[in-house]
Parts: sequence; C-alpha cells; structure tokens
Amino acid sequence: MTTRQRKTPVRATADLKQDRAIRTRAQTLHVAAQLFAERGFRATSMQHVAERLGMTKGAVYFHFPTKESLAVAIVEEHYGRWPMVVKEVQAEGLSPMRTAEEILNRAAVAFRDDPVMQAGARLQLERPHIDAELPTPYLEWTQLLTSLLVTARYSGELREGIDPEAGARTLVSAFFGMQHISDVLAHRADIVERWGEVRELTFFALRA
Ligand SMILES: CCC[C@@H]1OCC(CO)=C1C(=O)O
Repeated sequence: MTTRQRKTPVRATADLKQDRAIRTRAQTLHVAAQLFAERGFRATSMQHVAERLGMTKGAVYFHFPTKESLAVAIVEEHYGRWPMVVKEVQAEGLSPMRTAEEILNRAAVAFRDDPVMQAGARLQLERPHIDAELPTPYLEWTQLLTSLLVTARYSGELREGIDPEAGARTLVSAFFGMQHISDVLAHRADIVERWGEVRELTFFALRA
C-alpha cells in the first residue's frame, strides 16, 4: 500500500468522524430546543434530551457539558439566524417601511415553525433561572427597526411627528407581546394571523 493510499483512509475516517460529530451536535441542539420550547428550561433534563434523541446521556454531555451550555448554544443559534433573514429581506430592495414589515412577517413564520426560535424566546423569559450569561433581549430588534424607521423618515414614509425609536419600541413590544400571547393561548398556531392584525394597526399608525 503506497503512502498516499495509507493517508486517504485515515483522513477519510477522521473526516467522517468529524461530520458525524457536527451532525450529532446539531441534532442535540434541535431536540433540546424542542424540549425547552415545550417544557421550559427547568422542567427539561439532559436525560429527557438523551431519551428523545435515542442516545446515552454521555453522548449528550460530550457535546454539551451542562444544561446551561445547551441553553446558551440555543440562544446563540437563535441570535445567529436573524442576520440572514434581514439580509434576505434587504436584498428584495423594498422601501424601508416595507422592509421592516417583511422582516417581522418572516419572524412570525419563524416563531411558528422553528423550535430554535421558539426555545430562544422562552429561554429569554426564563433568564433569571438560567445560571449563564445570556444576551439582553429585544435591544437588537429595537436598533434594527429604529434604523429602518429613521431611513423611512428621510424617504417620506414615516408619519409626521413619529419618533423612530419610539416607533421601533412599539413594534418590538407589540410583536413580542403578540407572539407570547399566541404561544400561551394557541402554541403559536395562529401567530401569523395575530401578527397580521398587529401589523395592520401599527404600520397604519406609523405610515405617512
Ligand atoms: C434582529 C436581531 C434580533 C436579536 O436576535 C434574536 C433576538 C432575540 O429576541 C434578538 C433581540 O432580542 O434583539
């Protein structure tokens, strides 16, 4: 067997092992997000995660040494997904006001369908019970929407007298209040419709 042949199987094996580890970590994150979203942080154990995965608890601990590290990873994944959503919408070349509206439309669908978003929202509410550093929520949403409403003011889309930052805080409060109520009353099954109602009224008030 030549040196080159000898190297290939070892490299291939190492690559396969790494691929498998990446996949297992992603599966663990997804299942833990489902459980955190369904039951909350405190009622979810690493044993629950292992059982739903059909893995040993040791296999879960291999990727996440503590339940807190799982929560941190899910919140980081949650935060990490929004820049792509924002970029996709901004690539559509909509007006600033329509861009704000469309980003929140996408958020409503994401909160309905994506366990990571659902868990991220719930873990933020449960921050006092999680012994880990988690980012302060809603601030980046407010910054993003403020910048869009400032631009909307210059493009003549924003109603006279509306302060962009107050408008952004109102949108964040209305959206996250709506998504929480939809979660509590309907497990977010009606979140897109509920957001539609909130959107009509809030953007009616914001538009010039
Ligand atoms: C537009 C990024 C918004 C940011 O990413 C996820 C998240 C959680 O709600 C955020 C926030 O609260 O500011």
